[in-house]
Amino acid sequence: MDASLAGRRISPSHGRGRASTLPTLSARSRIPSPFVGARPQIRVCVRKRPLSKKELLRNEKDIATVNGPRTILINEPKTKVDLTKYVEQHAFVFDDVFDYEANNEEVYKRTALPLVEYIFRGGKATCFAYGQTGSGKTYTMLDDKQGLYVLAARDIFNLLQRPEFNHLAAYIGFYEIYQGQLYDLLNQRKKLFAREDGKKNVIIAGLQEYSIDNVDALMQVFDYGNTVRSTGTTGANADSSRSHAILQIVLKHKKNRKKFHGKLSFIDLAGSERGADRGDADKQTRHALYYVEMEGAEINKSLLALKECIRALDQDKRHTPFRQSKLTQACCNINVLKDSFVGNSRTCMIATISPNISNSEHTLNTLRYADRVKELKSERDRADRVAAGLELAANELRGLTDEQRQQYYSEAQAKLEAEGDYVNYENYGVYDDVDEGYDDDDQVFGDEEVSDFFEEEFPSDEDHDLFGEEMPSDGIDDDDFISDNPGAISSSFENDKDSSDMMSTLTITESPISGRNTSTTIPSHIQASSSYSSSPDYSSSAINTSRPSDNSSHSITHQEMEDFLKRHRQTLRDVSDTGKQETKLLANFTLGMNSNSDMGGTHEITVGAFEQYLDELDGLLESKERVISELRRKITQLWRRS
Ligand SMILES: Nc1ncnc2c1ncn2[C@@H]1O[C@H](COP(=O)(O)OP(=O)(O)OP(=O)(O)O)[C@@H](O)[C@H]1O
Repeated sequence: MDASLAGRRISPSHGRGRASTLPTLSARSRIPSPFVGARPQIRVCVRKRPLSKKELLRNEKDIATVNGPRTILINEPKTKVDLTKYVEQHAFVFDDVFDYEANNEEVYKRTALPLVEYIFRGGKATCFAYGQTGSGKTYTMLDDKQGLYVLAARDIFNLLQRPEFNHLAAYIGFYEIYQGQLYDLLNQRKKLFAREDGKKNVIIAGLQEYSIDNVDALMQVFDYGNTVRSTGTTGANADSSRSHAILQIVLKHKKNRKKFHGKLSFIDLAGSERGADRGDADKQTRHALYYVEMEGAEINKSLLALKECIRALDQDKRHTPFRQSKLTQACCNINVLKDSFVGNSRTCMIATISPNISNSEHTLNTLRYADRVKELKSERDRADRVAAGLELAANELRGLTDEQRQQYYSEAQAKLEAEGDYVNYENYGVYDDVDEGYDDDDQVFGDEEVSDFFEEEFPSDEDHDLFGEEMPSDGIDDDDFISDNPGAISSSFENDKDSSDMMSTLTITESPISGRNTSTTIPSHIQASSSYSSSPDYSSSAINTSRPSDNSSHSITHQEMEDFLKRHRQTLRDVSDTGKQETKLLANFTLGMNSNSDMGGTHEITVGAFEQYLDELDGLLESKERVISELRRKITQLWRRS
């Protein structure tokens, strides 16, 4: 990108408003697959998060300006040798740039949605987030309410209900790569190994996969996995991911589970800067430092290898360097993600950035990394530069008089000519219209064979109803969860797998009213030992919840059951949130205590901190007790009603 184009007056950007610009899926010629054109295999997007409360309190400046749908400018504060301060502006162009106001739904439409379409056509796809700790990777990918995986799963489950996909089922696996080893997050962190099958598909041997057909069940499984994921506290993020987590949704034939149809993997990478800047919390003990250093080195190695893989993929190299690290070469020289990076696979990278001034260095590193991943052949590179020039110019030209425009145009041309990179803006019609970043020749899936279902059955995007009439208005609202239909919950037990871990499983059957069909099999160990159900024993509570001998529960209305289930879900969330805070509190105090003793601090300091810890813990336990008591009170009321 020609930085010279960037140093001009910049119009503020107010979100993207992309939803209404997406063409309808109903017409084959306009399906909005961004994975089109000359280089459809990989897309690199950037997402800027808002300033956090802490950053705002510190009066930190936002140094990242989104300038149009594809360009981001970073205003890096610098100091000259004579101590004068100045700002150096860096401009980057990507396939998509999302401003802080863009919500996950908008990001989803431009990143993961095309991948969902692609896997139903039999492809393999990967969506991953890369960025500094605290920049929003987990929020984007794996947030338990609106992460891209939830939005993708919502659409996948809806598509699976269509007659043309009735023969397929979705299987979920969730594992992490931690210090070079694979661990199954849905099976007590069992160590896993990767191998290749006869058809060169990568198999994660021993990975527990669960047949799931609705978002509620997926979130339950995911929450369980997340509780066992390796996280820690860094200076930048109190709930930082120490591992790369991979959630995969595999489409297989119902009648023959060995028959693979498509696969979508979501990767939440560990913070990209780990090893270089670990923040204060990590520095508190020598042990922790050593540990983090080792960990950081491993993470950086695997990120580097991942980048090389993507670049190789993008440059159509025959040989993709899969053998560099555990991320791309999990156990015994076989690549975990290989099948997402070869052949006709699709990959979308979302580089997440923090906009505050104190993170400018990390932000620039992330963007440079993303830029390198995106390194394209010269023609495309030039096209990007032209597009960037057009965007910047169009933004600048808005509101100018004709005379001022002409002046700007001449200056820009002179500058480009001087740099040997002449671009004739007039030929690109920059004055007429601002391109939203879509190629004119955006064709549905290029000239590939397209299944009929994508041709006509998708309603207009304006309705936010991409997948047809049965699509709930918001697939993750409480009201859409199947367990809101208590009349439909049965507790029949079945064996989904021959593993001993799966001896007892609970089947939740959908109510016909919900429009969802079939059944979902969630292993009982996940249900029983999830964070939700592992709350402390409150049996000493004054509330008596023992059930009266009378068993006339039929007098409880359907509405009451629904209300109770909603309340139960809310309680689970509250208890889970409190549990996370407890974990942080405990970790912080432990680290502080060790650090104090390492640094020769007095016992009084430790006691003071301990008292504060007790105080905070007491508050957390009290709030946990309160929400549980409320739920138990409700149970008692229901018993009395019956
Ligand atoms: N786009 C966004 N909008 C609002 N809040 C956000 C956004 N992105 C991130 N956040 C908030 O910023 C904080 C850090 O985000 P997150 O945990 O996703 O970072 P991360 O990149 O996954 O960090 P790590 O690598 O340490 O796990 C969280 O509190 C999250 O809710």
